[in-house]
This record gives sequence, C-alpha cells and structure tokens, in this order.
Amino acid sequence: MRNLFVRLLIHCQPIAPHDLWEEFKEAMSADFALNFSKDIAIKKSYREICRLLENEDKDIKDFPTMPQDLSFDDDYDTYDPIHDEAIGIHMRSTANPEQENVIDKVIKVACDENAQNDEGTCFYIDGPGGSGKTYIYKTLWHLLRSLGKKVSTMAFTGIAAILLPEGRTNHKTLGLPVPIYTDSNSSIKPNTKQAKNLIETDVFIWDEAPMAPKYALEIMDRLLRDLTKIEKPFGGKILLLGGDFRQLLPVRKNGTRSECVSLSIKYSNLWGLFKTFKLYRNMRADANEIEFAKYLLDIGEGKVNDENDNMEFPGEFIVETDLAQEVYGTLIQQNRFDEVSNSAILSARNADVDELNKEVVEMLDPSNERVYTSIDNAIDGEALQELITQEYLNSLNPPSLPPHELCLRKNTLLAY
Ligand SMILES: Nc1ncnc2c1ncn2[C@@H]1O[C@H](COP(=O)(O)OP(=O)(O)OP(=O)(O)O)[C@@H](O)[C@H]1O
Repeated sequence: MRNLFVRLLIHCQPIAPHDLWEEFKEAMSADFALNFSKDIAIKKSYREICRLLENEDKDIKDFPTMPQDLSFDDDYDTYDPIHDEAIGIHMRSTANPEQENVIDKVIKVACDENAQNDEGTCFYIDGPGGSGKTYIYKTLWHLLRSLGKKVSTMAFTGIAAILLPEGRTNHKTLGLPVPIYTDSNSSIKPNTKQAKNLIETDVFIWDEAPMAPKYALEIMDRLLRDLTKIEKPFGGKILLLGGDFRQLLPVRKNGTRSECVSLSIKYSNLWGLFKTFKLYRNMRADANEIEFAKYLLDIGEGKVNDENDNMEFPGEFIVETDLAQEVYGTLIQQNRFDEVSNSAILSARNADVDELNKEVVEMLDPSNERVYTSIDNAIDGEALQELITQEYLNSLNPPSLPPHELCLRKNTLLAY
C-alpha cells in the first residue's frame, strides 16, 4: 500500500494527499503494527514513504500539504531494545546449530574488539535457497540492535532488499553508480548525512552478495576506509555477506561465461578476507520434501547434468495437462478457497504470469466479475500527449502497478 501511495503521489497529483494519508495511515502501517505500537508503526510507515520517495529522487517537501514535522525523521531510528531483545532471543533459541554458530560469532566480534583480531570482521554465509540465511540476518538485526549496535541491511536488488528488516539496495546505501566499472566510485561525499550513517554503522549485512559484481565490494572497501580514515578492510566495520553462488551471478551484457564468472566477488582481492560459514539444511522443506530439496541442491551443483549439460526431469515433476488446472482446478471446483493461497505457480516471464493469472481468474464464478481499468495520460504538455497515445500507455505493464485492465472475481487472490 505504501508503494501504491508513493506511485499516487508521484504520478497522480492527488489534490489532498494529506487526507489520503490520514484516512489510510493505519492500513499503510499494518505490517509495522505487528511489531510496534500503533503510533510508532504509523511513524515508521511515514518514514518508509519518505524513503520510497527518496529512492525516486523525490522529497516529501515536494508535497507541502503532507506532514512535514521533523519529529517523524527523528523517529526513524526509534527502536525498542527490549522488544528487539525478546524477538532476537526467541529466534536465536530456535536456530539450528549452523545458524547458531554464525549468530554467536558475529555477536562476539561486534561486542569484543579482541575477538575481531582472532576472527576477523568479514564473514560470508554460503547456503542454498531455504537454508535459513535470512533467518540469521533477522536474528542478528534484532540482537545487535538490542545491544545498541547500528546495523545496516542491504541487497543488490530492491526485491531482495525488501525481505530484510529496513533493507535498502546496495546502490542506495553505498552510493553505487549504474553501471559499475572497475574504476567507479561511490557518489557519497564526506560530511553528508549518508556518510555519517555509514560511519556510525557497526555491522553491514549484505544479502544475495554473489549477484553483485566484485567492483561493488571494492567500492565499499574504498568508501569506508576514506570515510572512517581507518586503514583496515572496510574501515574496520563488520561485514556479513550471504548468498548462494548456485543462483544468480553478476550479469555482463554480451559477456562471455568467463567474463561473467570473473566479475564475481570470489575473484576480488578482498575475497580472501572472508571467513565462510556453510548452511546445509533446507529449513523451508517439509519432512516429506527432503528428497526434493536434495534434488534441487544437486541441480544447483550441476550433478544432474549429463555430458552435454542437459538434464532430465523425473516424470512426476512434469505436468502434461493444463498447469493452472492442475494446480488450482480441483481446489476451485470444490470451493476450497482458503487453501488456494498454499499453492503458487512461478514463472520467469511477466507475460506468462499475466496469462496464468487470467486463466485462474476465469475458473472462478463469472457472475460477480468486476473489471478495473487505469486512466492513463501523459502529464507534460499537449505535444507529448499527441506523441504518447493513451493506447500506448494502456499497453505498458510496469512492475509494482496492476495491469491496465484488472479483472477480478469473488475469491481472486491478490498479492501486492
Ligand atoms: N531456525 C529456524 N527456525 C524456524 N524457521 C526457520 C529457521 N530457519 C529458517 N526458517 C524458516 O525457513 C524458511 C527459509 O528460511 P530463509 O528465508 O531464512 O532461507 P534463505 O536461505 O534466506 O532462503 P533464500 O536463499 O531462498 O532467500 C523461512 O520461512 C524461515 O522463516
């Protein structure tokens, strides 16, 4: 909802955005309200909206009727150490032994400078999908904050960053340029608010690190050394990277396989500083899915490929009939709507997602169908309106926005 509100602010010029905020601020804070009091949840939600605006080079000051009270800013760092401690301790108590080991090591190093000499300050969690990396980041985030440490969580893509508590992109946190080259530098200047934040941060947590080109890591090292004036790796800050090299590596347009591989953080001179922790258990898999989890891991490690790099799926993985029918048909026919959200179809292409969504909605009762259409027009002058036709705008399907024509029937599941 906050994303939608920000889109409305930026693109729809609402006459009274403050009224919208007042009316929907509780709904927009519902996620924070799970962990914080109503007042703090609303303030955090407001701060988050300011951050989303900043990500798009806008400022809340561009919307003068919205509350401009600076105490909202001061409250950004409002945290409740007792609450953090309770969550952190609970999560730590249910961590598996490998997770416990990482959590304890990072806490020890963050709280004891002598331990930094023994253990170093750079760590990498190597774990396949579902092995509980994010669980570790969240536990550490709560525990470290309860100990008065400042933690910054980040990831190379926005989608990965939103899974982390107060996660931001590496670009935002470190002022990385786009694209990044070997001689690129951060845009963060000394004596700015961003620089101060970095200097004050004790622990950086960086998820999906294998996706980032090694230059990002190198820029971070140079930046933190410059800002802290401490000639130690990353200015002496604790850095916890995590990810899975079996998943996405950095992408270089038209790059050869070896060019892409050599962009990996593993090929950075800094990689030798990182102490690796391995996670093995798939915490996402149910007891009856252990075999499947193992099979997925074997695929990731290339063990299932034949000599030509092809692989054959076991027959039980293949749906020969209609996929949407296979997954949702029986549930919908038997009116088991509360079970529908337990299943999902993943697809690599948005166009296929739209097709599949359409097909599933068409299985539902058509008698109460509603179609919602967007109203699109170019805002910058008449000349532009002629060039950019409404039909063209209607055909665009940008991420984070519903399609131009949204068709809903009763019991349609919506995820935003
Ligand atoms: N120790 C634990 N106790 C209870 N649940 C856990 C534990 N560790 C992980 N989980 C749960 O297992 C699931 C997968 O964990 P998590 O998302 O942390 O894995 P991940 O390694 O970050 O996965 P991915 O690489 O796909 O992002 C989550 O639902 C998480 O809450």
